[in-house]
Amino acid sequence: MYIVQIASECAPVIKAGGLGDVVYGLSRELEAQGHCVEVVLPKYDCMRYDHIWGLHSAYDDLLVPWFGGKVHCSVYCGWVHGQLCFFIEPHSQDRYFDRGCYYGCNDDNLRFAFFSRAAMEFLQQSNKRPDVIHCHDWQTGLVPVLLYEIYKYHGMENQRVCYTIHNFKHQGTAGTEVLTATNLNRPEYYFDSDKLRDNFNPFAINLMKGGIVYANYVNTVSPHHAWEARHTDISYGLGSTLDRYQDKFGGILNGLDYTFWNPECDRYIPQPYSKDTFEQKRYNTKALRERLLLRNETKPIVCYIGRLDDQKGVHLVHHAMYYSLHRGAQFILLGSATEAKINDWFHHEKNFLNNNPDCHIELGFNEELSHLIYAGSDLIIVPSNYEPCGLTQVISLKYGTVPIVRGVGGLVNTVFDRDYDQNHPLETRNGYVFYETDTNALESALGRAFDLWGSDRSKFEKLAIQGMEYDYSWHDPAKNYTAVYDHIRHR
Ligand SMILES: Nc1ncnc2c1ncn2[C@@H]1O[C@H](COP(=O)(O)OP(=O)(O)O[C@H]2O[C@H](CO)[C@@H](O)[C@H](O)[C@H]2O)[C@@H](O)[C@H]1O
Repeated sequence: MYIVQIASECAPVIKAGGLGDVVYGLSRELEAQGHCVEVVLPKYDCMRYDHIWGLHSAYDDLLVPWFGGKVHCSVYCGWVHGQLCFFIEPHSQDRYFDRGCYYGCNDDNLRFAFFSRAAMEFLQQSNKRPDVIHCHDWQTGLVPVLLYEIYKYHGMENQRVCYTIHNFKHQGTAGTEVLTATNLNRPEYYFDSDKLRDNFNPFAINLMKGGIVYANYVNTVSPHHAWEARHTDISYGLGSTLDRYQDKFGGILNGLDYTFWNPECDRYIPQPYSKDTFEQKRYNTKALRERLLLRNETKPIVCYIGRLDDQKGVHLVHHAMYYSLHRGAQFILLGSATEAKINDWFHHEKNFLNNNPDCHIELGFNEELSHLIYAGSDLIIVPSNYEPCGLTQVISLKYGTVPIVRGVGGLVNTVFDRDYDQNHPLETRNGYVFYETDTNALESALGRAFDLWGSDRSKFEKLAIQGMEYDYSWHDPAKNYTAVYDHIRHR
């Protein structure tokens, strides 16, 4: 099969979070299973050019219809760790992708509406006719709309779209200017509640809703979150739309790229190890302590890696830090906040705990350091308010770092409580789970982990090794996606 992914991220060249990991990992596995995959991305000024091989101009005359005129674009192509990617660079005064950031601009709606239109125009003009176009999140929600309202009539009548939602919170609500800009026009048509009209605001269109209505198949990134999206308020107003399209909606659990996330061959950690050489992990713990100037004592290291925002349960992250120190453990936090209030809060904590030899707070995005933290820590906390899938717990399992998670979304599908899980025998349980959002709930789960660590180290290590035995690679999820692609191709 020939698959084109259209996305706003692809790790490691463009990565703001888990979306980038998924686009890269899924593409590589689909290729390994014999399919042809290409990825179309914006050419941001701030992406990691050092991760692209052989970047060269591939198509120089792309004219993209925009606000009644045309924007001239160049398309570059290169290999990101073996994956063929195309990067679209517009030449216009708007400088949509020369902003020194991926997201967070006032005109993000227009930036990614432009990207969606440019990506479709690129496929059409360069005669690319994939069997399936796979697009992701609100940024590319317009892709199936453009396909079925415009490009279908210009030689793309056989293409089909799979649309994956990684986070329902950000939906891309916009005014009529997006319709005018993309030449979809006809607000009276698109502002219908069966089309793009936002379910809350009748004066706005919703790009994610457009993706759901027009795509041939829609999924979120775990079975449990697919259930939550339809039956709780976690889909931020899109529940009724998902209900309406329930026949084409499902949940496919993310995989993890084990060529990149693997303690046996991780280039960013000083000492490789596997479940059979688990004792070698402690050399990475030592290196981690040295790098972050933590005192070298026999204490468990608890870590948190991820965005610092409401989704991730920041108040519990904060509490876990002090509770761990109180219980005689060490704590490492690697995270970044986009919200000023949360950013200030953690900067304050960083200053306050600066001289504490048992705690390190690293604010910012640091891919290399994250690998060493996964490898060197004993425990990781993931106390999310909601979590469509979650990759940090899956990465930590592979690195023999025991996860303590809140039982929501994909965390439910991947972590099984050592003491209470009823569906898995003791020898296949892999972490600790709590359900409520209060600090007592977190303490009860983290406390049980500390108790086991303190009372019986060999049982604790056995639990960590049981986690390493899980296979959360892309092998099975990619098969699930190809089954979906096959299904929509033959409709
Ligand atoms: N400061 C930092 N420095 C270095 N690395 C950092 C970092 N902060 C985060 N990361 C890395 O970014 C990734 C984050 O993965 P998550 O699953 O938490 O994704 P996120 O919530 O962004 O994405 C959404 O999409 C993904 C993919 O579908 C879903 O798993 C998830 O539930 C959903 O919210 C991990 O690889 C992590 O190591």
